[in-house]
Amino acid sequence: MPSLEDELFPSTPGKFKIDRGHNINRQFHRCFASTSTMFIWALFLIALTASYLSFQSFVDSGNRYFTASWGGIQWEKQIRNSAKTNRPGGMSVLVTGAAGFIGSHVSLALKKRGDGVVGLDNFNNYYDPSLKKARQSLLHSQAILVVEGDLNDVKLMAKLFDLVAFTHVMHLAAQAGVRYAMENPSSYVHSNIAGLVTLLETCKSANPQPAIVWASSSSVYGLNDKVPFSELDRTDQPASLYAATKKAGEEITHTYNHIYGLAITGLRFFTVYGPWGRPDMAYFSFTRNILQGKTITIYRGKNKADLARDFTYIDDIVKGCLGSLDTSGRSTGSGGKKRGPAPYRNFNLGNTTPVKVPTLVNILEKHLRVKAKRKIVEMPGNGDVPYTHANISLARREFGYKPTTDLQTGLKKFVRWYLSYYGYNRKDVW
Ligand SMILES: O=C(O)[C@H]1O[C@H](OP(=O)(O)OP(=O)(O)OC[C@H]2O[C@@H](n3ccc(=O)[nH]c3=O)[C@H](O)[C@@H]2O)[C@H](O)[C@@H](O)[C@@H]1O
Repeated sequence: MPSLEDELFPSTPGKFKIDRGHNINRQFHRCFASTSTMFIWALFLIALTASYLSFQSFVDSGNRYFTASWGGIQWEKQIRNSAKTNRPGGMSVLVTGAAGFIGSHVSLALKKRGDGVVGLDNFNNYYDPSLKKARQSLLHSQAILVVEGDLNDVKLMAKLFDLVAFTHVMHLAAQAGVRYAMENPSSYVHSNIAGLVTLLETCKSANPQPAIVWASSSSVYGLNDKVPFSELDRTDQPASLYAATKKAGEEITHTYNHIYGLAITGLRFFTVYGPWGRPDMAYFSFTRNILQGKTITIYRGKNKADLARDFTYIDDIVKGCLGSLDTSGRSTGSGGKKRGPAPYRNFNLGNTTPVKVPTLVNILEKHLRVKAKRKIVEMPGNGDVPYTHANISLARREFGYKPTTDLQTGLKKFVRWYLSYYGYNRKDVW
């Protein structure tokens, strides 16, 4: 059996190896034979140590520079200003994923009604970060600061809560996308599990504790085929790792509610679409490809059944988010200790009118006035579910949630935004 040394320094066995040892021994004796050589060696070692130490301090100052990108007196002042409320009884909300699709819309709506908002976003490159930067600029123009940082940065999270006594956290940062989970599973664990726990740890220790409203997903219903989906239906058969991390999030938040008295509301969003949307989603990528004359791939389910989604317009979702924040109730703990039971809720936020994917394409064709090149393929086994449909009676009862935008109207607004954002002249299209 080879020794550890052999494994670490594999070499031809036998003669050559022994020779190497002899040579080293001989050189060693020759080198240290005289005092003057020893003196030179000592000088050499001192020089080596000194250069190592200066290299270390260079690395350290590099690290300081990295973390300092979110620190400083000026930065702290900006955070406090951004969090200031502008109405009696206003909230101070930390919005995670604020440069994202739903996060940017919710941040603007909160600010508009006089709440204080501090955004957090890691600006990852899951999709074009320039779109996230453009949303950040939009928020900035409304005096909302979006801090560039990751949920998993414990020090940053603690610092934000040191600076501001947030009354609420609107947690929308996540690794989204159902099918991408097969390509990059660890990104889902990083954001949707580890990041969520870091956030909850920070919130549980905060004094006062904020109430938390966060983005779960309609995908938690997985293989459930009882429609419309009600919050009472089973959610223990996820069809994708994405769905599994969202379901895990519901269980994890429950434990923090139970142990630490955090008020928690989970929102099961149903395929949200609209202006400033996510380029990875079907309505967005279909629009891009149709305009570029490229073929779009439309998935089809078993027995050639069309897939359908309860597509929900962003403005309706924003109303649902604000309604949830307004009715969230209070966390009861402080400094990590629970003082009494706190609310724990989960709501469907859908549109209640499922639309088949080919119908979505028909509507886009009409608004874009361009015929799509369609390729119909069997739905690959990549985490998709055939059908979603929300029962929203719980959200209606709790905070009057009532979606008002149908897919025709919502896609018209999306297309108008898309054309202007990407600089299409209407004449180029029509
Ligand atoms: O409701 C939700 O909870 C989820 O909604 C969307 O997921 P999904 O419904 O799969 O949305 P899209 O990726 O836009 O797909 C919509 C439909 O188009 C289909 N599709 C997608 C892509 C494609 O190239 N072709 C195609 O036919 C999908 O199979 C699906 O039926 C979001 O991407 C998730 O982040 C979110 O959590």
